[in-house]
Amino acid sequence: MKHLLLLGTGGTIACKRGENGLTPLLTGDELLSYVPDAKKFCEVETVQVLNIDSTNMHPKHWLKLAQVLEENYDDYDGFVICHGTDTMAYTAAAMSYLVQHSSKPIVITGAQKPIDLDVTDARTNLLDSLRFAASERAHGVTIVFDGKVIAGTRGKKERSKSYNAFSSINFPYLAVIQDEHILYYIDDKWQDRESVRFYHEMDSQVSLLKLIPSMDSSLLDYMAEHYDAVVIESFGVGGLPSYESGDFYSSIEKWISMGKVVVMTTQVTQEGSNMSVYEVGQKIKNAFGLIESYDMTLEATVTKLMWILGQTKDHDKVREMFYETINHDILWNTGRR
Ligand SMILES: NC(=O)C[C@H](N)C(=O)O
Repeated sequence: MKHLLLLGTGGTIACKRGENGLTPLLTGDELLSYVPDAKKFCEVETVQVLNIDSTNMHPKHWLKLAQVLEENYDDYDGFVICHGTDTMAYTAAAMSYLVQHSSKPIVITGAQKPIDLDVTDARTNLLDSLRFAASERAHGVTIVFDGKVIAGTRGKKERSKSYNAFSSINFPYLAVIQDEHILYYIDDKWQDRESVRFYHEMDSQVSLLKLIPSMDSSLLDYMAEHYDAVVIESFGVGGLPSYESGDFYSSIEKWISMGKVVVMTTQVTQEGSNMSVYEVGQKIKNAFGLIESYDMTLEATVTKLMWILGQTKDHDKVREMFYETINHDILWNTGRR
């Protein structure tokens, strides 16, 4: 029988209703008591790493989770992290970078409703996650939610209330779970022959600027004083305004001359960016050799930068690491550096 470790971090799945709304209070052991059927296929031990609403999730918590995984890695066959849904996609991406080449499954799950309600998605999600973590063909970091298995770098919370809250962006689901059956769409466990590797550094000085029409670049100048990297969420396939009041050209020049990192992405969720299409994108990208996210999610882009900048600040190395595919995070990178 598979031996699993459940890591409790809080989130709605572990919430109880109090005077000020839902608060995470249940422990991992209490969560397990709601899924007695799990005993049929796995033995589970628990560790309470945190008990927070995932709104409060921070890179220091990701490092802590990676540390707990590293300390326990040899003693278990798989891991299930119970987590709030709000920042789950960030945590799943962060864990994809902090724990690479894991032949053991590291499954992240949660729920839209607390596990102690009569009507809830929590019990199904937890049971599915344990089932997936106990399966022979599962590996690496994934999200299991509403019967879908999503690569850790491809998840996004697209619905704030419904049970089908998570989508896999620009990438197929890895598998679906229907009752006790797991149907694998991507079955690639045996392709990764490298040994598991844990990382211990992240740079949280990564910022995000979302463009709206009329915006000028003064915010970007301010951010340059305070951050090591900025992700700019532009429009469509990507570009930067060239109207007179918005001098993005000299703001980007400032970032680059300070040796800091600018990554271009798009605020359109599906299909990603391609800055070479329009003059508003191509000119500025070529002038400064800007890095571009292409088909990556914002969650993966942000956490990948935090992970890379924790290892190096060298611009060429940052670019090289950014375009390297990790846990299916980018497909558009070949020959486009
Ligand atoms: N459904 C949830 O888990 C939402 C909650 N606010 C959290 O992210 O912790």
